[in-house]
Amino acid sequence: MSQSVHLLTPSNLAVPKHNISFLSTFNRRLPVTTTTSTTAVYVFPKLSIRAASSDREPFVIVTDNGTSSLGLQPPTSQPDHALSSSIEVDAVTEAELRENGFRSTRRTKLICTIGPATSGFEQLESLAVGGMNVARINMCHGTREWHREVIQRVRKLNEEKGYAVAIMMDTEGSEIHMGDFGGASSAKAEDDEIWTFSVRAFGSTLPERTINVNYDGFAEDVKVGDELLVDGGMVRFEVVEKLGPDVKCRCTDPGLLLPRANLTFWRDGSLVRERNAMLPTISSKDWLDIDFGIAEGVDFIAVSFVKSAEVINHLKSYIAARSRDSDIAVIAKIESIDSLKNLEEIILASDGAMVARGDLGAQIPLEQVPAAQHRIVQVCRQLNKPVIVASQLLESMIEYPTPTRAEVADVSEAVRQRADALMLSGESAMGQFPEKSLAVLRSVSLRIERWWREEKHHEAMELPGVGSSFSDSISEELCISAAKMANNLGVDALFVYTKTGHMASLLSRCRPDCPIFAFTNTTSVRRRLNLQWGLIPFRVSFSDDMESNLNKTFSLLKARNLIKSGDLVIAVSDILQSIQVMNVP
Ligand SMILES: Nc1ncnc2c1ncn2[C@@H]1O[C@H](COP(=O)(O)OP(=O)(O)OP(=O)(O)O)[C@@H](O)[C@H]1O
Ligand SMILES: CC(=O)C(=O)O
Ligand SMILES: [K+]
Ligand SMILES: [Mg+2]
Repeated sequence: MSQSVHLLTPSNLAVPKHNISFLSTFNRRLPVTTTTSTTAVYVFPKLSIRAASSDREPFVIVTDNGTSSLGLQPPTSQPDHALSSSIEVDAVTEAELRENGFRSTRRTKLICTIGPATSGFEQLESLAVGGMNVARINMCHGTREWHREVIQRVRKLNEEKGYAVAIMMDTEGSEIHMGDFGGASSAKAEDDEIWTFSVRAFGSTLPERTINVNYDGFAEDVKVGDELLVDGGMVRFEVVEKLGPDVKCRCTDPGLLLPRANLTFWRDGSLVRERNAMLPTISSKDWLDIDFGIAEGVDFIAVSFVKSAEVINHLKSYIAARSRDSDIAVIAKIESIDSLKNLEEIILASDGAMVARGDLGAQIPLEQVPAAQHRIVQVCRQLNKPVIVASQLLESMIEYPTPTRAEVADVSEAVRQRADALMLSGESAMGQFPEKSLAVLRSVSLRIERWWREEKHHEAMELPGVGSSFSDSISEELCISAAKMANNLGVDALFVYTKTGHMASLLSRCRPDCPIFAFTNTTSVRRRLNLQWGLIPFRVSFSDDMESNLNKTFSLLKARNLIKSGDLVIAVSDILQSIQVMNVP
């Protein structure tokens, strides 16, 4: 359906150069049908805007002072009285912007698992300064009290020092795993040693070379000759004898045993899933942890061993009913065969996904993990959900201060795939070089992102429509056009004004060359945007009047030396569905 659109040209049609490409983002210049002294009427062939919103006038305005906009005029424009005069941005990003300018800010987000090596206030601060966007607490380990203290320290850092570190709580799940070692932080299994895996309840002291298993059916389900894999094969055993609740195993691949490491058993080359396949994704202990997470106001809950979309939907409605403003995002951890089978429906139901390569590599052959990673990253991108690549990115840095070349190549590949975020596990939780590990992720990300831009590897990826309403589809088209324009015009930054964060995620999905300044009016949305590629989240209050929002933002950012006169900016918003191109006055 064609649509008449007014192109207002106050003096004449001498349109600045960037507006030509603005028009061509819709593949053609719009043909003039009639003109008056101040108004040209164009036929707009692609979007039937009027059909979407009968009470709003569609318009394209091109003025000769260098600004242009496309969109729907708001029914009424509201006065500016509600605006407060402050703007909040994470102190580390602010320093980075000032020092390096827009272009060289990091686009890939970084997550650190917090453990004994990093739970202190000063250690947490070092990670924040080093670029940690999200702190992850893993409910497999430690007590709720311990995790509460970590959360409180992070919140305190945010409040007192101006960081915006978000918190992700990762559930334990009810897969089979080993117990603790009664105080010891690890144990070494050597070749040919016989170890006992037992479902017996021991007191606080375990007999030598004995490991507790959390799953009661373990001793019944395994058979002599089965292969037992710790952490997906980091250490291997062969089952040699069953004695009631005790299973004797011979170590065939030596290595370090870590508390609560995951256990899988294999028979004739395939993973055995006996009754343990019926274990619930969210155990009763997990529900208590989730209540704790809701009470503590975590920003993300990552669900381990998701098998289907159902559990995600269930958790989301639970959160919606319990949490005050129900703004906890649910991340599906893809780490099982079932989660790969039901990948699309799981990701569609979730607010994001994690490629949890540790356990995934224990369930599918290792050589299949890279292809699975590639597919998960791609599906997330297509469905507009943030994706995290996790586990063993810099595993050797648990012990050594420099990564292997292979690890650097692995990190580079995840950045090149344009994943939203990279995650440290043991490297930051219990390793000897948490800050150095983070610094490696940071410098490799920056370098690969720059290489990508310099080589002009513009996106070839097809981005299918994800909107569920016509208005959503307009937002999507606007973001795709704005990102394309930003690349073609080489603008300094994209600005997006978004209440829910949705419009910012649509822009991030396009992976534009320039950074995206995302302005939102709530602190929790701002923290959540921390997980998404290329977004620099700001909290600022804004009104329905885009003109005044822009002026306000420009002056606040200029006052803090974050932008300067002449910078070229493209702004989009979900308040007034529009694209505006302008130089900072
Ligand atoms: N809160 C904690 N307290 C003690 N040790 C921890 C804690 N968090 C993590 N760790 C240590 O760091 C290691 C790596 O952490 P990570 O979060 O990857 O756990 P994981 O056991 O591999 O489980 P998952 O599959 O959930 O990631 C753990 O094996 C454990 O030794
Ligand atoms: C992160 C995680 O749970 C895994 O890799 O298994
Ligand atoms: K976990
Ligand atoms: Mg796991």
